[in-house]
Amino acid sequence: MTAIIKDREYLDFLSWQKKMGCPKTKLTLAEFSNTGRGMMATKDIKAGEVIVQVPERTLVTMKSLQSLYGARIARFGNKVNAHMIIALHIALLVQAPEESGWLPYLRLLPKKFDTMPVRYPPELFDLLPQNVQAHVHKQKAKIMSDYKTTLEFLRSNSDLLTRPLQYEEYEWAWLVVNTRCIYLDAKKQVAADNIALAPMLDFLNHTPDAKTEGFFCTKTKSYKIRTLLPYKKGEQVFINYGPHDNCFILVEYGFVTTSNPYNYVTVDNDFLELSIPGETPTAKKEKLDLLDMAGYFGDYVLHRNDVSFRLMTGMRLRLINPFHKSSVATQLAIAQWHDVINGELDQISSENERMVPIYIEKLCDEMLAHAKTKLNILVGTLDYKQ
Ligand SMILES: C[S@@+](CC[C@H](N)C(=O)[O-])C[C@H]1O[C@@H](n2cnc3c(N)ncnc32)[C@H](O)[C@@H]1O
Repeated sequence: MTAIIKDREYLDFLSWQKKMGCPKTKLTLAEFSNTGRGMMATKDIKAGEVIVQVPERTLVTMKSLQSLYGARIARFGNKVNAHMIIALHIALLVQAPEESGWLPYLRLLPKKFDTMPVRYPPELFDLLPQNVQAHVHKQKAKIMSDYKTTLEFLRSNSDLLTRPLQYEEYEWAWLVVNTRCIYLDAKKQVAADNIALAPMLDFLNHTPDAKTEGFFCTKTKSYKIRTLLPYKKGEQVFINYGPHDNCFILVEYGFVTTSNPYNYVTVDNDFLELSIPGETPTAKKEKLDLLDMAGYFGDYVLHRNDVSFRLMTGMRLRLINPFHKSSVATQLAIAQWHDVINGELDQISSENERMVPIYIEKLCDEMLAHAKTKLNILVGTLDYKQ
């Protein structure tokens, strides 16, 4: 079920947009059962049509904020980047929204970011895969470090503040930028001066299937998005945030998509914990050292239809059993393992090659069992909370 959103706040936003020179679109805000709030086509849209046009004056970029902060940033020694300045700007607008001139837009921003793992309570965070936890730790450290630099910036610019800037306020604004900014030049996926908050465009949700083109039109002085796919009236219109796997999308945007061709699963910990009959702890350690020395330790992934060469390489070595480094048979097998890596041999032995998919399947079974246990804990926690 899709529910069109036509409340006072959205109507005010549309009037604000009209005043700012945004042309009418074939899109309207709606609540979708599968993705939450997004944009719905109000009429059929043809492939090649421009779906959104955001005038330069409503783009929030380093350039648009230059007159407000440029001299202050230079005095501060250019230690702040575009993400930090746009986040600070949004946080400052929210401190005095009535006077900001941006109230209709600010009122439509998410009130909270509970689906972002950085905001998860510990019991939920603990259930995330380890590589995701590591990514979240990095993000948390980045927000904290940006907050500290911003406070330092504000110490010599306290006239900007209505009241002291709390961490929670800054984190919210930082996440607004992280989840809603676009790259003006999609080929240059680095923040620098390239990121922008683009009201209206930022109501579009992501699907990996969407095909769009974004470009700045010098004639109309606006940023435009053209769809290369057609949409029928009533359908949700999407853009594509980039070729990201689900772990990345979860940490950076707070959701996952079920059919994501870019998805892959990192199995490093499961590979390390995999028990192989007959493999002694010493043999295992020597194999891991060998993998490290050959540059093949970690970063083992499973793609939808493919096992990474690194994982195959790790598994081939783990499956050399028995493994006594001083024995001639083991030394020969290690030499053959190197030859397989270099492409000089197809396999160490037919038996070793036969066992590789069997143990990869075992690894998958163990991961699945592990995931089911975590899911049961999660369901149990939810039942307990209800
Ligand atoms: C640029 S905003 C898109 C508009 C947003 N849904 C809103 O209501 O303002 C990006 C955020 O939308 C949500 N989102 C985007 N694509 C999604 C999808 N396919 N499924 C679920 N949520 C999605 C995520 O919360 C993400 O952080």
